Amino acid sequence: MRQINNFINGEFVASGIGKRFDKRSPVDNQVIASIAEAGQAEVDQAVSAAKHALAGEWGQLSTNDRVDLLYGVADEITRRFDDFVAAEMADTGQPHHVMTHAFIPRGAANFKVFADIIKNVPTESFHMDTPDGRGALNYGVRVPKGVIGVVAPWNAPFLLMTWKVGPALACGNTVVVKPSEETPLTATLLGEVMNKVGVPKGVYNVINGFGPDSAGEFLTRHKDVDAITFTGETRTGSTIMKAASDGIRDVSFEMGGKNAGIVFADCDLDNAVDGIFRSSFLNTGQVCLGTERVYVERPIFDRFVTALKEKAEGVTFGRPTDAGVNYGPLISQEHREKVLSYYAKARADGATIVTGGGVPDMPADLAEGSWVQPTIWTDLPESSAVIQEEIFGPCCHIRPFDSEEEVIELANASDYGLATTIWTENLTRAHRVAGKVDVGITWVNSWFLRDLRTAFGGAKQSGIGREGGVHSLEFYTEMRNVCIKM
Ligand SMILES: NC(=O)c1ccc[n+]([C@@H]2O[C@H](COP(=O)([O-])OP(=O)(O)OC[C@H]3O[C@@H](n4cnc5c(N)ncnc54)[C@H](O)[C@@H]3O)[C@@H](O)[C@H]2O)c1
Ligand SMILES: O=C/C=C/C=C(\O)C(=O)O
Repeated sequence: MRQINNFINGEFVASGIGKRFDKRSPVDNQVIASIAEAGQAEVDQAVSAAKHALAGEWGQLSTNDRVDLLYGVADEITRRFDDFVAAEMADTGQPHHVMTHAFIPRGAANFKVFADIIKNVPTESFHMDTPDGRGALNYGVRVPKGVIGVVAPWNAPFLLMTWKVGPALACGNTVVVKPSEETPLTATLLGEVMNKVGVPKGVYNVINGFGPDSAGEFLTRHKDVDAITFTGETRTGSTIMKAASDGIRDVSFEMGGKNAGIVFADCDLDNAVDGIFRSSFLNTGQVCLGTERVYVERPIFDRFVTALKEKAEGVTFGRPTDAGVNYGPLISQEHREKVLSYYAKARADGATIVTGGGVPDMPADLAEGSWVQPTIWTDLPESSAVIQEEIFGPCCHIRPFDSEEEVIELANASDYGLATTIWTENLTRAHRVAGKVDVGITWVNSWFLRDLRTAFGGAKQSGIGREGGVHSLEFYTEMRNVCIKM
């Protein structure tokens, strides 16, 4: 049984409150690790270590030396690639291919891309005229914000945690990371990497535990945390925002979505079906950018539904490393109950169940896992909770539409505004529609194609702020101005 401890000031630390919690495999619900729960004392120690590191060696490093260390972290992650793949498969139960091709490679990338940006990004300078004719020079200086609280989710734990830690460290901050209680393993492994590479103690810290009245809340309420970056459910973001306001801390929130896929009749149908299949069922539908609402132009509606049904029914369930497995379980029994409750709501609201809607028959050794069938519905009213609320599972509803104006209205009728995909061979129309959908990210004839230099974040209830490229610097640094009279 793996014993997972907190990582504070370069040391693995047990729970000061003597509490540990079990990590269960999503595949068969067996306990695979025992996790030390950080109490207030451990959170205080972690924040204090992060604060002292700022004043110590880390804070004195030149940008180039800091960047060299981050490149070292990326290289060590790559060297231990298989360890990170194994840890994340144990945590999430997701297939090997999903780890090796979608999620784990982003760990090293999230450090490299921001190491490169911080080395090359300009600041600003202005010359101003003055009445005496001698003028003045203004110049901007970026400085680290300080101790960053990182609160991460369970659906792509390593990708999403390093998506925050990479830029935070590149900008000279220190971090205290609170991974999800569901997926603690890769954040702990990264602690080993930090020590191996020689990142000064206290720069990277990990506290394990839960949200309310546990490590998450202790971190987001801590007076010495200078900013909070959070990825998770919208309602959790609302709670954290209240905590952050006690002490006035900046926040960056990447939250829920109820993303629309818009499929026009002139699309490349095979590409559109493949793209919607991936965006609805990758990671068992547990991707914030995924598609749970599909709108298909009427002339191809029946063909599209038939083709997506065939792909959904062709998945192979099983353990992450079993040959041919391309479909895993949900993260936990609790989340499975949530997803199944929406499967029941769909039936109650009169959905036509095109495929799925229940629990697959699994072999005895997997029967206790958090498995659900990939599911497709049609014929629901837009007012159904299935259409309005984030399910975060392997399911989507498909509805026909007859005009561009109609589908834009349908797509925008959501409290969320994270992502949209548009499938059409008419790029003039793609540009036009992309300009009218109220989301942070729109993909055309593609999905989850990520250039890490671009602005990433959600509108409406899907987020606050943008990260990615220089946008991350706006959150992870303070820009100061110096004015020199000539
Ligand atoms: N927009 C994005 O980029 C993005 C990316 C991934 C996931 N998500 C969203 O995340 C959600 C799934 O992740 P989840 O179930 O882990 O989300 P969650 O909100 O339940 O938990 C996220 C993290 O917040 C912590 N937390 C919970 N309550 C807290 C509190 N009161 N104070 C401090 N910390 C607290 C949890 O322990 C966990 O570490 C989905 O809604 C998904 O859409 C969004
Ligand atoms: O589940 C949501 C995945 C979000 C992905 C990113 O934040 C990213 O690609 O940077």
